[in-house]
Amino acid sequence: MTTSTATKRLVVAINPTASFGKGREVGPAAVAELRRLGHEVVSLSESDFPSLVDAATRALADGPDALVVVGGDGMVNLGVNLVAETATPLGIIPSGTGNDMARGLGIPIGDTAEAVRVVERALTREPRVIDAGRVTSAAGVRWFACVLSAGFDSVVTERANRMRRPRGRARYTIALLLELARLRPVVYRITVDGVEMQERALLACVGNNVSFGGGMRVTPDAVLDDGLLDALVVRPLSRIQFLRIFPRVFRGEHITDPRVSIVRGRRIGIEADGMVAYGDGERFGPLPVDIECVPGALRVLA
Ligand SMILES: Nc1ncnc2c1ncn2[C@@H]1O[C@H](COP(=O)(O)OP(=O)(O)OP(=O)(O)O)[C@@H](O)[C@H]1O
Repeated sequence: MTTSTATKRLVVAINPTASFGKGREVGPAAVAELRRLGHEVVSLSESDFPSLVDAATRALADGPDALVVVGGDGMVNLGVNLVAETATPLGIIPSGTGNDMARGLGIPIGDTAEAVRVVERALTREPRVIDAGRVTSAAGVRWFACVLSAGFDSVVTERANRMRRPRGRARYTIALLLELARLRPVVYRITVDGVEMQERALLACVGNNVSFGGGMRVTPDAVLDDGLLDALVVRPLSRIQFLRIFPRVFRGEHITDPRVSIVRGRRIGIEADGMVAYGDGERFGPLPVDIECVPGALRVLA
């Protein structure tokens, strides 16, 4: 079959469970719209994440023009790990709870047709090139594009993932309150471009993107294509102080607090006993981690 130059071969990987199943119709709608626009679409949806990774890996072996993920930042992470340092661009149709990578790239959230139009327009020109973080740990090598976190928020996520109820975002709120009762700093050893610091802290995050967790602007000055990552450290706070500073994170105003610091660098190591790292909301495994900013590792349709 001959195809016009405007026709692209696309692999669309869908998470049907994103946003607790609320975004179930987004994947099929995006695929229908991309086909209506004349593209050849291989649509992938599986019963679990590892099966989807396998299916997408096989589909990418055929050399499509782009990989498009439908879901939240966890799906972006799946895509990033498949296409980092390759010529294949990544498109994002947001349907998750956080959608922070879409937010950072200016992709519309909650409007599938508009998000498809962004992909469609981007397919007609050179993709945007951004950095990605390459993380090396005992678990192997894994990439992130948004934020890697290893602190109180990871502890909350670990707790929420162990809980069966309630469903939906309330689970995170309950996990947060339960863990807040046990809030306690740990000793971090953080090395930024060879300079080591050791301090007691509640939180350590490394941002390529501005926000994570649904608009929490943890590293508000992070730039996606500056070749650098922003490392945020939150030193000990009381529970009350923590609850006061928390809402300010949504506006990125926490960084004026003297207990909060951000250091920018190309290579960042984080060590702390008993802490687990999450990248783009996905469990990467226990610290230590060695993170390298790889400039221009990703081509994005945005
Ligand atoms: N059938 C499935 N296909 C893909 N991912 C799945 C599936 N079932 C469960 N998941 C899980 O969904 C997570 C990714 O979710 P995603 O980020 O796309 O949406 P989300 O609603 O924003 O999720 P979360 O807020 O929990 O990160 C992965 O951790 C993955 O293990």
